[in-house]
Amino acid sequence: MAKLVLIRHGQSEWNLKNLFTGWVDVNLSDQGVEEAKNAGRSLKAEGLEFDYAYTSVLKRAIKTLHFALEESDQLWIPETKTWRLNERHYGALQGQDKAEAAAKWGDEQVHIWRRSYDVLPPMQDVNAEGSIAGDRRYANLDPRTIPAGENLKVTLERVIPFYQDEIAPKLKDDKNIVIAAHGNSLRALAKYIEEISDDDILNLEMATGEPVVYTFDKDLKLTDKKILTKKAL
Ligand SMILES: O=C(O)[C@H](O)COP(=O)(O)O
Repeated sequence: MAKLVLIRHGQSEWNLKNLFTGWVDVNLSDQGVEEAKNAGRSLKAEGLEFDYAYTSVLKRAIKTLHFALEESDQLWIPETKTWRLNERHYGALQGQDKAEAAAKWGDEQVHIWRRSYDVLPPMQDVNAEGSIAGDRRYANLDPRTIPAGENLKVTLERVIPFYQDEIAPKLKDDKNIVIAAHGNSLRALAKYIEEISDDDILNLEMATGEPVVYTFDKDLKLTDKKILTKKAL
C-alpha cells in the first residue's frame, strides 16, 4: 500500500504579511520553520518512511521539505526539484496586500481570483518588478511555458502531467513519496487524486505545515486520506 504525503510549506514571510506571493521566492517565517519541523515530527510519529521526495524550486517549499525530513531522520532520500510544483503564478497580484486588494476590487472579485477554478488573475507584465524574466532557475524552460498569471485549471495542467509521468509510476511500484509544495499546486494535485469537481474545489483549503497522507492500493486506487493536524502533536 503506497503512501503519498503532501505538505504545504510552513507559514512564509509573505503569508504573515498577507501578500499575494505566487512565484516570488520568499522565505519561511519563524513560525513557518516551526510548522515544518512539527510536520516532520508528526511524520516520524506516524512511522512514515519515504523512498523519494519532490518539491518546487521555491525556498519556502524546499526548506519545509528539508526541515521535515531532518526531523524524521530522512534527509538522505533522493530529492527532485521542479518548477511544475511551484505555487500558482498570481500574475499582477503578486506583491499586493490581499486586504487592500479586497478593498480596491471588492471581496467577491478577490475571492474569485483566489479560489475559482478557471478565472485568471490579471496578467503580470514581463518587465514588472518581481517578474521572473532572466531568473537562471527558469533559463531552460521554453519561454512560452513560463506563465504570467495562472488559475487553478492552468496550474493543474502543468502539475498533473508531472504527477502522471514521475510520481504515479513510483506509487504503483509501492514506493512512498513525500511532496512539499504550495497551497494551490497541492490543491491541483488533491483535486486530481480525490476526483473533486470544479465547483467543490473552491472549498478545499490546505493548511500550512499539515501533512496530508494518501494511501493507494496496487492499482493506484485511493483507499485512505488522513490529515496529520497540528493540534495532534
Ligand atoms: O501565493 C500566495 O499568495 C499563497 O501562497 C496562496 O494564496 P491563496 O491563499 O490566495 O491561495
